[in-house]
Amino acid sequence: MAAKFIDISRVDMRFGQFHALRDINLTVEQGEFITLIGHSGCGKSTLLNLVAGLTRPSSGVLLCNGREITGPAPERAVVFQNHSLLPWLSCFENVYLAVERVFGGQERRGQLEERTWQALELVGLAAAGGKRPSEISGGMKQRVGIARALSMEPKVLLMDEPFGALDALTRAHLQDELMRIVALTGATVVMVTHDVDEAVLLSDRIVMMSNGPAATIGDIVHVRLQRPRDRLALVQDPLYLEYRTDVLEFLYQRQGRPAQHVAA
Ligand SMILES: Nc1ncnc2c1ncn2[C@@H]1O[C@H](COP(=O)(O)OP(=O)(O)OP(=O)(O)O)[C@@H](O)[C@H]1O
Repeated sequence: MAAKFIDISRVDMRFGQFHALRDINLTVEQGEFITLIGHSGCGKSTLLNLVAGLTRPSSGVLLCNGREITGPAPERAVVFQNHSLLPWLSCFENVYLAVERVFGGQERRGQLEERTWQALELVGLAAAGGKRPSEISGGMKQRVGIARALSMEPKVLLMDEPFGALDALTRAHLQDELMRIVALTGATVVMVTHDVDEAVLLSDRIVMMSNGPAATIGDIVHVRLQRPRDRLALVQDPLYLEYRTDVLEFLYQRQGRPAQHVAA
């Protein structure tokens, strides 16, 4: 049986009087790709931030690889929607900074640089290493953010709407690239998305959250589509359409709310 990498047990999250998350129970296996989907404000980012260790739960326990999550760590690298690159550094330097923080204690500069180039190569950006963030496109910035996260050799990649700010074509391209990288590295991924097609295309399981306050996991869809997945072939696949319908029904019938923030 695959190892449990993340184990979330009876987690509740309150912000003062506001009860954001209630009784969250979820395990993620090694190499699994999980997406969190739900209406705006239901607590997807809150849950991801708990796994990242950026916040602590009001009650309940989160484990990563058998150890309690008590703060951020390179084993759980985060990619945010707005890349968060340092504008005064080159793409190379932005990635190098993370590599140095994680491996600087035990490796020499040459090895650290090698790791940095490898991460940039993985996302197809080795040629842009010398450029500043202001000199590259939004999609490229997101790829640098992904390279930076992967360069830390995380056990889990946590992504909060990483492609949310990109146009549809760039988004599709990066989804394909992410699938390739995940296949290559065997990474475990937890990703927040509003996009139903993105969720079905990428996921092994789609975790669907109920509306807040006191949101919880409403249902989980197991996506049993073969990998590698091809977006063009999938739109004709009845199973793909079935999964898509399952998620849409959950969002609009069982958790009915106007279609303001979920892209279908
Ligand atoms: N630090 C905080 N203090 C108080 N309330 C908070 C805090 N962080 C989140 N919340 C509240 O918790 C709820 C869940 O927020 P969260 O950002 O996790 O939702 P989300 O599902 O990620 O939303 P979106 O899809 O719009 O990004 C919201 O009602 C939000 O206002």
